[in-house]
Amino acid sequence: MKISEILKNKSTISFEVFPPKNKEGNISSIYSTIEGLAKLSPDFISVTYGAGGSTKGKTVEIASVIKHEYGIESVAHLSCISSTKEDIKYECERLKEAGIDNILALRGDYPADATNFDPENLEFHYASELNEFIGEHFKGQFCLSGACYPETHQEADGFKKDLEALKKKVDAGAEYLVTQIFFDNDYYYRLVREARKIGITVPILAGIMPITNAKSLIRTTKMCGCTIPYQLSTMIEAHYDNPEAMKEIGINYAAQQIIDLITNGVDGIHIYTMNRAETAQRVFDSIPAVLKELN
Ligand SMILES: NC(=O)C1=CN([C@@H]2O[C@H](COP(=O)(O)OP(=O)(O)OC[C@H]3O[C@@H](n4cnc5c(N)ncnc54)[C@H](O)[C@@H]3O)[C@@H](O)[C@H]2O)C=CC1
Ligand SMILES: Nc1nc(=O)c2c([nH]1)NC[C@@H]1CN(c3ccc(C(=O)N[C@@H](CCC(=O)O)C(=O)O)cc3)CN21
Repeated sequence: MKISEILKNKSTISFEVFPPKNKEGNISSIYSTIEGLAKLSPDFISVTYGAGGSTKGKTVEIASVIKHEYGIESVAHLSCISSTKEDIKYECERLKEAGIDNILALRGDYPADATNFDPENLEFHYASELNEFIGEHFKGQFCLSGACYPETHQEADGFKKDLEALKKKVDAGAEYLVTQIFFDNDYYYRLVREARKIGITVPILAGIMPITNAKSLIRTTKMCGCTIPYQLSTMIEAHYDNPEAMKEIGINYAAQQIIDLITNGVDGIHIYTMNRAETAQRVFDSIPAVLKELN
């Protein structure tokens, strides 16, 4: 089922997982993650794209397991920055064969290992081009979605330019959007407000990451280009050496963000789980009645 159909009737709760990273390309650890997440009855689970290395190709397999073995709708991420048009055609054919209806169409990060990467000769430059290409070659077969940036994408020339690029992405076929990680809900409200003003009408799901340790938080915020509010940073500094306290802070902070977002009529909550089902479970256990009000 297309996520756009689900979003016509309700606000969604969804999770994101990634293909487990190991040299053997063994995905068995994902089963316990999915089992834990399934208990929380999400509307869908998305699976990130392994552009290279041992996780390449695992996205389709995991999205297929989520859909066919667990009966939960799934979304496959697809990034295009290192791909040729033939690669994308092949990936889409595989997704179709596996019965996957939903694609999060991304440009993707520049590869860390640039050996086979020639920035002068790319077949895709932006996610909007990927949407156009899939729309042209697989017309109506997938529900496409895209990423958006409450704090502005790092490479963009300001918030306004980034928003104009977002409009292009939606006009090229993205039927809903998922935000980059943010820790200050005001950035999300600004994005929604300004997007609506320029005619972006599609649902905008809020991407929330419950932090679990300080070191990975710092790496992740660098990668994602999001800021850490003063109040959160003081809590992290004070409890840096206490892993259990860090987890409690992360879980409570995410729960507070979600309560505020639901209070203000959010279109959906998308949790970046980092494959930690227990963390998502703890967030949900702390606000069951509020979560029921999302609809
Ligand atoms: N859930 C996920 O996996 C998420 C991944 N990301 C990552 O964020 C990065 C960017 O990906 P996308 O958002 O898909 O890229 P994008 O192609 O939409 O945007 C990339 C940059 O190009 C600009 N831009 C976009 N379209 C343009 C156009 N038509 N003309 C001129 N400028 C344009 C944007 O302002 C932005 O600075 C990737 O690294 C992606 O993997 C971001 C959020 C969520
Ligand atoms: N630029 C960008 N690229 C992405 O791949 C991406 C985003 N942004 N934003 C949304 C999600 C979040 N993603 C992430 C976030 C963190 C890590 C990561 O590996 N972080 C830590 C460890 C996290 C942990 O296990 O707690 C690290 O060590 O860097 C990976 C993908 C993938 N997505």
